[in-house]
Amino acid sequence: MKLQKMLEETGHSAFCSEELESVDIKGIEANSSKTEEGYLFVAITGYQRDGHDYIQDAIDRGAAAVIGEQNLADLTVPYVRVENSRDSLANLAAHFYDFPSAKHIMIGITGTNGKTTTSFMLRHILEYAGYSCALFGTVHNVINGQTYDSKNTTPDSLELQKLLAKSDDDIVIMEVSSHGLAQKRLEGIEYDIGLFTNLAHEHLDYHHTIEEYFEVKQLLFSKLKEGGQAIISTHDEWGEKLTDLLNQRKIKVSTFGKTDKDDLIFDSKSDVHCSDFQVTESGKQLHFQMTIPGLHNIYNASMAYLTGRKIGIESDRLIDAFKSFPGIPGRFEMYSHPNDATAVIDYAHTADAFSYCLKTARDCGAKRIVHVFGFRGDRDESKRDEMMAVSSQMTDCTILTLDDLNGIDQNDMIAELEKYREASGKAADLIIPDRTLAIKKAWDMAKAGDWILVTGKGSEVYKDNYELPSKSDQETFALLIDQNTTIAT
Ligand SMILES: CC(=O)N[C@H]1[C@@H](OP(=O)(O)OP(=O)(O)OC[C@H]2O[C@@H](n3ccc(=O)[nH]c3=O)[C@H](O)[C@@H]2O)O[C@H](CO)[C@@H](O)[C@@H]1O[C@H](C)C(=O)N[C@@H](C)C(=O)N[C@H](CCC(=O)O)C(=O)O
Ligand SMILES: Nc1ncnc2c1ncn2[C@@H]1O[C@H](COP(=O)(O)OP(=O)(O)OP(=O)(O)O)[C@@H](O)[C@H]1O
Repeated sequence: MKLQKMLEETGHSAFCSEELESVDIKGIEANSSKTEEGYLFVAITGYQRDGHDYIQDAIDRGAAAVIGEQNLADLTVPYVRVENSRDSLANLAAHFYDFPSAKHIMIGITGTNGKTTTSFMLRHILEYAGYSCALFGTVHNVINGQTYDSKNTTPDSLELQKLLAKSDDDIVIMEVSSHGLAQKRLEGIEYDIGLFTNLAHEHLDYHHTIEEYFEVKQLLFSKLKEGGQAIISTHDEWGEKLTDLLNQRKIKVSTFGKTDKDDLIFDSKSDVHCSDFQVTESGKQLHFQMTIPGLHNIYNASMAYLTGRKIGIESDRLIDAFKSFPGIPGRFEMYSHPNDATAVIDYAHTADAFSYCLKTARDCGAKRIVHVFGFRGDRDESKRDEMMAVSSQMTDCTILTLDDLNGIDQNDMIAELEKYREASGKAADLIIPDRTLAIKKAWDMAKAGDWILVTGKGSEVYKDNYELPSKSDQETFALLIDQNTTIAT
């Protein structure tokens, strides 16, 4: 593909020059080590490394031209200097792969919590109604029914466009992270429907203030197609604020909330502790039977339902679909404990998510709650006070343990855990640094009616090694269940 034409058609006309006229591009890369003969190499100024330092490597591997942000001369191949390499990369990739997002119904889901859950629910109910769906998110990506590992919640623009080009699916459901929006991974994509679940304290190491975080999240809605629609949960002030903003911009908004102004109204009196709930749509009461518990999952299901309705699926069919929802890996994943206790693995890693999960356990009848969690290294430290406060208030015993260290010294993290245990002042609280032993302790303590909640990792594999031969919280539970079975037989 002619580089000159690609530049002209992606708003880069100002950068065209005679020397580019003959350049034919066979592929695009932002990683020098993957660059092949005839490729365009785009140098990204990263957080760890600077792609400009790898330009010579890319040329040595056959790059036919280079794009970057620095003022560089004397390269042996044509060089185009742009304002923002990530932005240019995304737009050029969309062009190179022939704007694949335009060939699907595109649904983007943003918000602090509930993106993965809502996307899994949505995929299930849409497939039940006969649509094929691609899925992009934290757990994995699914294209044409085939599952691919996911490195980021929102893949980088190049991978995203490549995968979109592969997809023959009718609908693409995509989790849209604030990092993805801030890093321009989604440029060149337009959405038919955008969802906003909620906003809570998270990622303030990256976005600095909650207001800045909100500003980035709402960028999804500037990517709606002409006539595109927004679906917003107004259960928090940020959902209300976003609704006002989009109304001012004359974007069509449907809301899920608690008041008569909302399109789907949640009847908060309905029985939320197990899995049945009621909502009202256009004056009609609808009764849902869910397969997973929790008020947060009622919110997620309602958002997925509203989306299904916007696509034009009958209400009864959608409600029916929820009855066979198989759940989500690592999200309120429940296990039976041999002592008639219940054990749960959940991905909660914000104070807000803690409170929803712990309340669900209490509402489901937990006599005693033992909560095992840690703080992730090299991630927002400012949320730790609130996480500890919620755990202390809502549980009978908190066992502080390690989560991924991400390069942080283990002893420093243990000292941090000590600080939080002292501040909580609860005699029952413990620190057991080895995550597998912490889970085992909770397991061994459990009596009839108790609930053990292990949060933070969900279905992710451990990045560090622990005492028990296990690679994830799921495997640790499997080992403990196995150990009980072996002792019993
Ligand atoms: C902090 C952050 O967001 N980093 C993201 C960023 O990487 P980076 O800019 O740090 O990359 P870098 O390592 O400095 O490299 C810079 C450039 O040099 C190039 N390079 C490097 C080495 C070499 O030999 N040759 C070469 O060309 C690299 O290919 C790259 O283009 O751009 C990459 C490509 O898009 C992302 O994969 C990467 O996500 C990292 C892995 C990450 O962990 N990000 C997290 C914080 C994140 O994005 N999370 C959100 C979800 C958050 C949530 O809601 O929970 C997500 O969407 O996943
Ligand atoms: N609607 C919700 N409101 C508040 N908390 C929720 C909601 N849905 C899920 N949670 C909690 O947040 C955790 C993460 O949920 P989920 O994976 O669906 O969200 P996410 O937005 O994809 O998260 P991440 O961006 O961290 O991958 C769940 O395990 C649960 O504890």
